[in-house]
Amino acid sequence: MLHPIDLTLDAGECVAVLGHNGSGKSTLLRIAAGRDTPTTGQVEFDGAPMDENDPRVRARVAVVGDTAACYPDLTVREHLRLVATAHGVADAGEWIDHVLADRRLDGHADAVPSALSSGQLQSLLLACALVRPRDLLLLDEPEQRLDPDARRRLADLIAAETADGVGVLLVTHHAELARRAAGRALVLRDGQVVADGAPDDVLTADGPLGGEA
Ligand SMILES: Nc1ncnc2c1ncn2[C@@H]1O[C@H](COP(=O)(O)OP(=O)(O)OP(=O)(O)O)[C@@H](O)[C@H]1O
Repeated sequence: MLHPIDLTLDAGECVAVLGHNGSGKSTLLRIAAGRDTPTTGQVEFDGAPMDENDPRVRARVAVVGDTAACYPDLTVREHLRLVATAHGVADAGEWIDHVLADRRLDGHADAVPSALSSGQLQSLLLACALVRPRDLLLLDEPEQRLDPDARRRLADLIAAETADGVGVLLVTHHAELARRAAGRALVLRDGQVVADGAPDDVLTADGPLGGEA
């Protein structure tokens, strides 16, 4: 259960949400995405209620969830082409090449998901969000299964997103990623915000995450 949370995410801002297993991070992200309905209160996107089925929301909000959802018989490049085409991106070929290289997937462009490592699969999920237009990016533990280099590039990616004016809600277990990528960090415990502030102030050794921060 989540207690009431009042959170505004501005364009170009990254807010990180941290907390122990079961503290409510993914629940918050699903509610923010319009995927789950809160029992009280509401979520608005650009002044209107958030609804994941709303075409305006689908066109402008990219979600990278915590479960891999892929087509087993489509290659990496075909996934990206499919997403770009569905979102009306014309002549996406060069951009897809760029995203493939950026996520270190260029050597696996013709591989199907079952031939990827778990980290490469996670990179594919991220890549799918990058080949489509977006004003809001919702990330649920995007660092999962990524090696340290890929995690650093994830932080760079989020910085590039915010520099482009994209709002990013980042659910993460990785305090260093939050420090590098986010301007604000919330810590949840039992569905309640127990800390909220600049990552360097919140994610300290004597903060709510203790030695994990
Ligand atoms: N589909 C569901 N139905 C009922 N309860 C759920 C469901 N999903 C999560 N919960 C419960 O809601 C609480 C918050 O879960 P949530 O997945 O948001 O935590 P989390 O902070 O994202 O955890 P983790 O770090 O393990 O991913 C937990 O007590 C969990 O058992």
